[in-house]
Amino acid sequence: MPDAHWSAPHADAPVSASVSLPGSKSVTNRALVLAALADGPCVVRRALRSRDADLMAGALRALGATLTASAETASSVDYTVTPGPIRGGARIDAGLAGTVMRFVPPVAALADGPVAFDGDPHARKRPMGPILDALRALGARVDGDALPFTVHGPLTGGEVTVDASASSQFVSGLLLTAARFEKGVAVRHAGPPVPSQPHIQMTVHMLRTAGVRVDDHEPDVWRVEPGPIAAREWVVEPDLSNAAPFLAAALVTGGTVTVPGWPLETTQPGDTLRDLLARMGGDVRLESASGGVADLVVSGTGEIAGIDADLREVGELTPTVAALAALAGTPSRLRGIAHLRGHETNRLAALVTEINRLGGDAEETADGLVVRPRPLRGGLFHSYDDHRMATAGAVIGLAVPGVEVENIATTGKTLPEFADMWAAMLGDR
Ligand SMILES: O=C(O)C1=C[C@@H](OP(=O)(O)O)[C@@H](O)[C@H](O)C1
Ligand SMILES: C=C(OP(=O)(O)O)C(=O)O
Repeated sequence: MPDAHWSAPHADAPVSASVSLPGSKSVTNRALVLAALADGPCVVRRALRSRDADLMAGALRALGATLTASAETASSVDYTVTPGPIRGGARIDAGLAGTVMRFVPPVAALADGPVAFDGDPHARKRPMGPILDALRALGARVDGDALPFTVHGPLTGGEVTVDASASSQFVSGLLLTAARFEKGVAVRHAGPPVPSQPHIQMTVHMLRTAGVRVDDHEPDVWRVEPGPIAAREWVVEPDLSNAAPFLAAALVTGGTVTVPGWPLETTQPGDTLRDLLARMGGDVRLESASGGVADLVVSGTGEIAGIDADLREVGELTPTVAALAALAGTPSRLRGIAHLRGHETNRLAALVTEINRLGGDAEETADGLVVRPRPLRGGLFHSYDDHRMATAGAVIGLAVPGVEVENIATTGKTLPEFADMWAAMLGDR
C-alpha cells in the first residue's frame, strides 16, 4: 500500500538544531561483507539498520554467515558476525540496493552451488552487465545480464577488464571478495571515467585495514593479492551523505545545523558537503575536535548561491544540491553525473520533472543538470522509490509552502527515521 503523501514541513523561522546521524550505508555494507569473509568472528559496531543494510545482512545469512544483533535501536545495531562456508542454493533479495546487487554476487561466486538474485522492479533496470561479465571472465557461470540472474561458482580469479563508468560499485564489488579468490584479482577499468572514486578508496582502505594487500598505484587498475581477510572490530562512521538534507536546511532557512561525530579523516564522499555548502553560501565550521571527530556546524543566511560543480566523485549528493539549486538566487550547473541515470531511478530526469512540476526551471544536459532561479509553488513531489528524491522534496518544502512528498517511507532505504528526525530538527527551534 503506498503511503499517504507527506506534507513537507514549511520552516517559518530559522532552524537551530543538532542532528546525530546513524551509520553509513556504504561503510556498514562493506564491513558486513568483509566480516562474513573473514578468518574469524568480527564485531561490526554502530552498523546502520535500514532497508539496504538489512538486505545485506539477510544476503550474508543466506550464504552461510551467522549475524547476531545486540544494542539494537531503530537505526543502529552491533553485529557479531561469524563466517561460515559460503553455501549455494540461496536466493538473494537485493531490493533496490546497489551495494547488495554489486557486492554480493562475487561472494556468491565462492559457493559450490548456484545462488539466485532478484530485486525490486526498478532494480531490474540498474546496470549489472559489466560486473556479471567480469565474474564470467574470472571463471564463474552467470545466467542473466541484469536482475534476475543466477551465479554458479566457484571461480578462480585472475585478471579482468571492466567498464566501470556506470558504477564504481562494479570495482568495489570485485575487490571486496577478491582476496578469497584462488588467484586474487587484477581489475582494469577501460571506458569513460569511473564515478564515485571516494567509494573505491573506501573499499581499498577497508581492505587494507583487514590486512588485505591491495595495489592501486596505477590509475584505473586495482590488484588484490589472495590471502585471508582478518577478523577485526569495525566501528561504522555516521552517514555523511545522509547529513546532506539536514545541513541544507541551515542554508534554506538561514539557521544553524550541527552534526556531531563528523570524522576528521574519512573516505565518505559526504565530507565534500563542507566545500559544496560553503560555495552555496553557507558558513561551515568544524568545532570541538576530539578523538578524531568534530562537530560540523553549518549556518546559512537564507540566501543560497547557485553553483557550478562537477559532482562525478560525489554523485549521491546530487539530489540535495539540486534542491538547493532550485531555491538559489543564481543559476547552477551540475556536471559529471550522467551515471545518475542508473541510480535508484533516473535521477536526472526525476529531478528535472519534479523541480519543474513545482514551477521551477531545471533542464537535463548530457552529463548533468542546469537549474535556473524561478519562484516555486506547492504541489506533489514524486519520490520514485528513491530515498534521496524524497529528502530533496523535504528540503524544497522548507522554503515552499504546500509541498507534499510521495512515499516518504522510501527514506527507509538508508534512514528509516528520516521523517521523525526532520520533525525533531524543526521542533528544536
Ligand atoms: O559503493 C558505494 O557504497 C556507493 C557507490 C556509489 O555508487 P555509483 O558509483 O554507482 O554512483 C554511490 O552513489 C552509492 O550510493 C554508494
Ligand atoms: C546510489 C545510491 O545507492 P545504491 O547503493 O543503491 O547505488 C544512493 O544511495 O544514492
